[in-house]
Formats: sequence, C-alpha cells, structure tokens
Amino acid sequence: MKGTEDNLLTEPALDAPRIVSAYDWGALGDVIDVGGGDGTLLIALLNEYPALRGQVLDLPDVAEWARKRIDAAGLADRGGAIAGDFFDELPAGAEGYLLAYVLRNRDDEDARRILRRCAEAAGEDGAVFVIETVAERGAHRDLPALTALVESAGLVVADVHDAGEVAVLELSNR
Ligand SMILES: C[S@@+](CC[C@H](N)C(=O)[O-])C[C@H]1O[C@@H](n2cnc3c(N)ncnc32)[C@H](O)[C@@H]1O
Repeated sequence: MKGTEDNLLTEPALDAPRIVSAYDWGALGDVIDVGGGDGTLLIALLNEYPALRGQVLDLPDVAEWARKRIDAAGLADRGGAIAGDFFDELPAGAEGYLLAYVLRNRDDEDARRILRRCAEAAGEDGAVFVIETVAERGAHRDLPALTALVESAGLVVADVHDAGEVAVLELSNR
C-alpha cells in the first residue's frame, strides 16, 4: 500500500498544474474524478476554477482520505468524495468524468468496462476525459493505442489537449 500511496502522491502533484491549464475545466459545471485518489487533481482544479464543483470517486478508504484533504483545503462547499467502484454504475449527470492515470494499470478489457461506466453516466450531455502520460515517462499506451482503446469502448475522441508529456483526451459518446 505504501508504494501505491507514493504513486498517488508524487505523479499528480507533479502534473496537476499542467492538467489544470490544458483545458478550460471551468466551462464545466461539475466533474467527477473517477479513481481520483487523494484528491490532488480535484483540489487543484477547484482552486483554479472558482465556479467548478467536483467529487472524487474512489474506493472507501481512499475516498475518505480525499474527503479529508478536500475539507482541509477549505473546499467542502464545492467538493467532496464518494465511495464507489468504477466497475459499477456511476453517479449520472455530471458534465465531466475524469480518468487520470487510471487506465494505465488496466488491461484493455477492464479499461473498456471503466470507460463504458463513465460514458453511461455522462450520457449525451457529458464528456469523459482520459488523462495519461503519452511520452516517455511511464507511458503504458501511446496516443494511437489510447485512441484505439477508447474507440473500441464506443467513444469518440472529440479533442486532444496537450499538457506536455500528458495528454487530455476529451471523449464523447458516439
Ligand atoms: C493509479 S491511481 C490514480 C489516482 C489519481 N487519479 C491520480 O491522478 O493520481 C488509481 C486509483 O484508482 C483507484 N481504484 C482502484 N480500483 C478502483 C475501483 N474498483 N473503483 C474505484 N476506484 C478504484 C485507486 O484507489 C487509486 O486511487
């Protein structure tokens, strides 16, 4: 678990500023950071975009950890955390479903299941955002492989926002 926590704490802390500025997240009313870990990315987003609301969805212990950090950051009025499983039905109706560094640890079959859950929850009006390193550092799938994966899950790449080594793929339902 220690190794997992180290990963959670270092990489998003390093990349969050780039992800925050790669897209106008404030244009979305609310987001769910699916598998959002300790809330580092969501906290950075809520700090940058004062009208944005958001929730981390993660396994119970991690969600509790994220909730405490979001509270401590003074963001409880716009942010929180939900205990959940991204293989199950997700809360519907948010405008953005973020998957940051989540698909990298999953084989194609599991990744498609997670993507489908997000797509179902996003519906016609929401979007799914896959955030992954696509350059050298720790890249598990490059951009063409990620594109093929999301298309095989029935999603369309509407745009790719460049955040340096990190890519933000904006996806919509077909
Ligand atoms: C590699 S970490 C990425 C964390 C975060 N998105 C980030 O950018 O640092 C994967 C996250 O998925 C969560 N996770 C693993 N299995 C899950 C499941 N079945 N449902 C929801 N979250 C899960 C883990 O607890 C962890 O927080």
